[in-house]
Amino acid sequence: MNVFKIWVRWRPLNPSEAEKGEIQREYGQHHNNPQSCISITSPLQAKALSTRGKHWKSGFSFDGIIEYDDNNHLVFNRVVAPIIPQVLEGKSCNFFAYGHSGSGKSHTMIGYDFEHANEFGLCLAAAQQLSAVLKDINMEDSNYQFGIGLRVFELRKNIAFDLLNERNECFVREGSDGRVYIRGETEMLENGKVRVRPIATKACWSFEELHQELQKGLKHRKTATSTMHDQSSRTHAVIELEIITKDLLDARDQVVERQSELVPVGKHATDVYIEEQSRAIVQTEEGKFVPNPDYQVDQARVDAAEAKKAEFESRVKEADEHESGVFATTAQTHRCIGGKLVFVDLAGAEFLFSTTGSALKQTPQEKQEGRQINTDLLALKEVIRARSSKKSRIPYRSSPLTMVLREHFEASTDTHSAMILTVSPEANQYNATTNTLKYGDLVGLANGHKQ
Ligand SMILES: Nc1ncnc2c1ncn2[C@@H]1O[C@H](COP(=O)(O)OP(=O)(O)OP(=O)(O)O)[C@@H](O)[C@H]1O
Repeated sequence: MNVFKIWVRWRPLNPSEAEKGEIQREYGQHHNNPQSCISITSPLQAKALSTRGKHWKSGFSFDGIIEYDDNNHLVFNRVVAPIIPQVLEGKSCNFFAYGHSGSGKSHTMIGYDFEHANEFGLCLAAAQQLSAVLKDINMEDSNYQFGIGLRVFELRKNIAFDLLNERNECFVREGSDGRVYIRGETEMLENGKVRVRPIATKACWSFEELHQELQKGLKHRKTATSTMHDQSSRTHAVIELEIITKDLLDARDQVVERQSELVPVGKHATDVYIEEQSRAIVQTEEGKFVPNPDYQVDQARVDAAEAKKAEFESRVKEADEHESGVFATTAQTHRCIGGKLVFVDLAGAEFLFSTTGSALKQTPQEKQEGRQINTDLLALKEVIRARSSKKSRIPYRSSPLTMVLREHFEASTDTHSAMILTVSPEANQYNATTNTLKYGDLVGLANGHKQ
């Protein structure tokens, strides 16, 4: 039972926008249908000719509407708090903020006020609530120490910038096991080991620690401006909170360590095999490859290298099994282990639709990034729609964003997730606001909501 809820959040007009007029909006409900429809009309005094007197009406797609004077605490209580019990059962829940640049995505998801709990972004408010519950569990059972594993990264194309590790570049890749990994550059270590670190997880054992780590990480968000808007709207920011224990993190580190040891041994085995095979073949004057009469493959050497590789592979397997064992043992008494909340502050939706219909002034690099963002946002819509309509094939591989989110989507098949559409009531933003609502309307209608 996956229910993907669609919320609309209006942001307040700022003083300089007030004179431009406000989009008029009405909400409707259908008997027997908990969802609302929205109709919006641009006022006649709107300055932009292209928006004057326009009107648009949605289907019954929206699960809730959050008004411009509602604070972040209210959003948390309505959208995230009802889902926390599922996370404490070890489930995964995902939240997305979708909207144009400046419409309030970061205000909602991450927040700008780290002092006043009423204005904490959703991720911080959720961390606060989870931390309070975990503190109680830790006091009741001293055999375990539960905390929150925090991961924060920005995704641009297939590169994830690790905000908890100095904006280190990590790459999104699909492994031979079909799983998607986000890993940093290959590091050559002194003893011939090769390490490929996964994206950093900061273990936070108290809310105060998490609060500090998140703030430190967010300082690494790019803030330089482009010709169009802040860089922040050109990347997807992903914040993951996972319920962990120290034993679980140690077990995961062991897996990375064992994998690092396997890399040079595996490479050596491949090198030995290629060397032996190439010595055993010679090229004739006519250019044909034939067996070398003067060389016999040293099969014992090949077998020894393969045996060593198999030994190191089995060490990786053991470490993997140990990790699964730690998880399973903990879950027997505390089902919360592995519970996850994922918050995604999506890149600005203006890349998907031009707000005025006119060509945007962009550098070639921005155009290329814009195309990638379009691909990501369309792919996300298709993934949510395919899941809602229970399609057998979900197009996760259509974009790096959906590849990264795949594990979270797959872990949340029986939980609630939500998208918050952030919209501006400013008359001149009418086209942008309509486009955001249209996107949400399509997702909501695919959820089985009525037209
Ligand atoms: N609901 C709200 N209440 C009060 N202020 C808001 C609200 N929504 C947005 N704002 C303010 O509007 C400004 C723009 O919001 P924000 O940075 O969250 O937009 P954004 O959609 O994340 O933009 P970008 O995609 O460019 O990063 C900020 O100063 C923010 O504090």
